[in-house]
Amino acid sequence: MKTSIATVSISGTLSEKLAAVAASGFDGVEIFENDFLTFDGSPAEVGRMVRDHGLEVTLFQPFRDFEGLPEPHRSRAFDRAERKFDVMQELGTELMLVCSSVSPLALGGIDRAADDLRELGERAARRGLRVGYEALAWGRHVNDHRDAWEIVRRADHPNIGLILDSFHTLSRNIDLRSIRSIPGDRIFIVQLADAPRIEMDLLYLSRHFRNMPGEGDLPVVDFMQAVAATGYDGALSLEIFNDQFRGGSPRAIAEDGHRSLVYLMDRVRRREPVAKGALAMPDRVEVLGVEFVEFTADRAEAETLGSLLGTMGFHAVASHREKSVTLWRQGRDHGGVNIVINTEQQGFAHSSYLVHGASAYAVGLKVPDASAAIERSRALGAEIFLPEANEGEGAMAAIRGIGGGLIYFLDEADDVWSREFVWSGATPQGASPLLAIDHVAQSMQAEELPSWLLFYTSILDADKLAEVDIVDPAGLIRSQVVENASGTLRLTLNGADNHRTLAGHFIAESFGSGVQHVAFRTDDIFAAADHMLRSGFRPLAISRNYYDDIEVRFGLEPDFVDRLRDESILYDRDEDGEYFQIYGPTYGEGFFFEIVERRAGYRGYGAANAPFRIAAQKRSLRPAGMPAL
Ligand SMILES: O=C(O)c1ccc(O)c(O)c1
Ligand SMILES: [Mg+2]
Repeated sequence: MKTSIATVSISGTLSEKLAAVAASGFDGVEIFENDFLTFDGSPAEVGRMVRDHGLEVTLFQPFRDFEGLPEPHRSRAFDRAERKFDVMQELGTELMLVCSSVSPLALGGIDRAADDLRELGERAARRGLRVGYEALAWGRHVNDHRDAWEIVRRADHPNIGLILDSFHTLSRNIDLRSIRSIPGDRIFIVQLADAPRIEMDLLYLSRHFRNMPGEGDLPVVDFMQAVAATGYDGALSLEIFNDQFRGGSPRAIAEDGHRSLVYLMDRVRRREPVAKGALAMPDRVEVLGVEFVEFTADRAEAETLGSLLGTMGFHAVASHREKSVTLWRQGRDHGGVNIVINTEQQGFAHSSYLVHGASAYAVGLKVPDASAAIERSRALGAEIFLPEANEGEGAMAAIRGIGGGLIYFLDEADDVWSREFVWSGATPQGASPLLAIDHVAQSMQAEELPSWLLFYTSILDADKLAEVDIVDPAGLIRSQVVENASGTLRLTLNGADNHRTLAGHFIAESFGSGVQHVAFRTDDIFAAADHMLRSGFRPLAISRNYYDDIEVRFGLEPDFVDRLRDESILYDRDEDGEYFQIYGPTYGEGFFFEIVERRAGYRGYGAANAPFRIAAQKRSLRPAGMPAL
């Protein structure tokens, strides 16, 4: 599989773009004409720059408003084409994209367009060049790849072929079976892009909101499966017009792009055996559970955190054999709830502390095969974090995740707690209110959201749900869930638009994205609340107005609502069941714990309650007399 990306997809100067594209593992670039026109150097210099980066020019594009013109416009269009052929020869590329005309002067007719392309093919052939024809979804006469293919077929010239672009085909819901019958060698290049499913003018959607395959809602895998069935084995080229990407980091966007192509072909390969050149890699990683969340803290903060954990039924049960690391646990010996506090003065945890302050910098996922998990992560371009040499046999490997934090993979069969920890001996007595880690919530800048969604869903066997907008008094939070079918992995990703929201404040004050809350699951919220209250837990106080509202909204019994109010429990319901939530006090710059109960298959996360809990948290974060965040 040859990978390519259009220069229009990323930000920066041409040389910054090329450096980012090359460093991210692409084989080639489409030179988008504007990137060349704005560059202060000759086409030959651009060609040399591309090749110096170890890349090839896969396509020169776009050439617009060519076909179907009456004279004298027709002759002028051919003159224009000849000038661009000069540029291409100097640049060192042999393929040009002609997109279907949007000109009001253009006349319709398949044969007229075919005749024009045949003549263009003749002229291209004289110079050893080729031309691909692409139907824009908003083309004046041609806006469907089936018509574009019919034109190419009738042009009947070896130097004229078809260009397919997933956006144009999928945004118009064109039947993908029509691709399977096209001979693969008549497709000159395939452009790939995804997009969100939003009702919008297609030109506007295409020019501003395209995103990487897997980041949007279009069935790009189905599209690519149909392409693979034709035997096509040319370049797969990303062409992503996206305002946020244009303002983003060239390297980060290019890396996401490369990951999206590798993952796309991994999915296609599993469905369509003829798919050529896809990288073989282990299956998406099945997550059996969140085995632990690890905090980094200094001694004093570790004490505060420990007391908070104590009020929720945790006990310090073990210490690491060599490091200043404590395991806090409740529940069964194997499969209880584990929180680790790391107060090492050196190593990664400490560096993380120096950057972010006290924070949940690592999450441990239990998986059937940790080395397969690392292998898949590596194939998808994740940064691998290998244990230091002195950590010995069996030390866990991790990958770098959001905000530079770690995601450890733990073999199902491995008991890290016996192997690496010294147990205090005294098994805590009494009931433990919490059963498991229900979900882990990570906050980030809104523009990072698509990138991390792709990261998680490509590596882990989990899928994203639809985006939910959560109203914070200071702005919008874009919230999106990544979860697996069995519910053993639930992540909520919250993208903040500005730093005055609770999530935005957290990111700004802790110098980067990270885990902002951890939710524990109980099977009896009222018993858990009583237990915790007796241990000194101080739940987040929720406004009385909220309880008046849910009483009528859900038709709840007044006695039941009184009980919820007395214990500061939030309530939600969906078609399946009920949900109960208690929030703890905020810690540090807005980190918090949550306790939830899911009754009868409730699958959500209480999004309807988020504005009330955010308002309450902001009240509690704000010292008396201080202005609102
Ligand atoms: O938006 C456009 O004009 C445009 C140009 C070239 C393409 O390949 C394309 O898909 C869109
Ligand atoms: Mg295109």
